[in-house]
Amino acid sequence: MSPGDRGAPAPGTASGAGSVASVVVAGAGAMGRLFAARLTETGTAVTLVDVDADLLRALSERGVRLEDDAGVREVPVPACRAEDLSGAADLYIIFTKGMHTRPAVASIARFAGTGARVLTLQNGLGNPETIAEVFPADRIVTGVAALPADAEGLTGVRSLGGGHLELGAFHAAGAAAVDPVAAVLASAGFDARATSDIDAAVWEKVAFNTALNVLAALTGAANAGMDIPPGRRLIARVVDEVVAVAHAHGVGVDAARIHAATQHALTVHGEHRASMLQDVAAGRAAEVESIPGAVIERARAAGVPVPALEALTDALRVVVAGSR
Ligand SMILES: NC(=O)C1=CN([C@@H]2O[C@H](COP(=O)(O)OP(=O)(O)OC[C@H]3O[C@@H](n4cnc5c(N)ncnc54)[C@H](OP(=O)(O)O)[C@@H]3O)[C@@H](O)[C@H]2O)C=CC1
Ligand SMILES: CC(C)(CO)C(=O)C(=O)O
Repeated sequence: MSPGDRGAPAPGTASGAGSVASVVVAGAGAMGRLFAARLTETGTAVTLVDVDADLLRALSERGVRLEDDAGVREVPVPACRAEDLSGAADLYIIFTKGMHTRPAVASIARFAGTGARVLTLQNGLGNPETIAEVFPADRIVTGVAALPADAEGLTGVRSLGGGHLELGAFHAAGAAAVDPVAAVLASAGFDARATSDIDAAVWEKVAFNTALNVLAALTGAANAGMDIPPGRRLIARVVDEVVAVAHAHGVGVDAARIHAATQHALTVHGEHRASMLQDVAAGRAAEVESIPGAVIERARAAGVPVPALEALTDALRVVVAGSR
């Protein structure tokens, strides 16, 4: 599907341009806390939304405890349930896990007609399509976050080692929505870049996550623990399989760049535990079907064999079924 063919743009409303002064972040986990705290620190009006009453109470009392390369601080951020939001924001950022995208978007559906933009930097495939079931396609900005965030206790997040964000329009008519979103993220200290080939960026990240997160979740290893010959062999094999699937779907991913990114994560983000590992270890639902499962589905549709990925994903499904 080409970007010109993705759902309906908003009929006769403004272009989506215009600066971003207010943000709602849906999903107050590791990434939601990081983005909400950084945006708040630099003067954007942010509200965190979640479904967990204890978490919302703790965030309202203590704010977010942010640890990044600049140090540790407490950042006060208003937090509430979606039904208690009053007034529309300029931007909604969806930072739930992929299996919670649909209910999270449904909970803010009453803002779909306000001209607000929606950003997803979630891992996996299918999140912008789910958002487009509710919000106009030309208001959706999609992309990837190549940086680590680990939840610490109830209100904390640790993100060390930096990284970058790549953003692009989900719909060809939505290009004007991208720059204001990139600008507000850049003002909060994120290395946010707009890219013209967002499909390649998303698939490169999916290849990266499929290879790293599945092995991490299966083995319990932090990134550095996988940096041994059998770990590197399995990761490289899965990356090559996902690259073949992307190419079969006409997406021009760069295999060498993905191999370099996985090796960079194993070394520079060595102490990070992939988000899928954090979920499986805590007995929470993991993004099995929206990351490796989604790639397998597209591999089958294109007739591309992905034997290593299928075997690892089935092993992971067994682990997940046993841990819940
Ligand atoms: N952590 C990382 O390093 C990175 C993560 N990502 C991606 O970013 C996304 C978010 O990841 P992460 O922050 O780690 O996830 P977390 O699980 O830490 O946070 C997600 C939060 O969303 C909450 N939630 C669930 N359903 C809803 C809902 N309907 N409305 C509002 N909130 C809801 C969850 O509550 P509950 O726990 O009760 O379900 C949880 O508090 C994922 O797609 C992930 O793959 C991308 C790059 C790096
Ligand atoms: C942090 C990163 C980039 C993997 O190292 C990630 O995407 C994840 O943990 O899900």
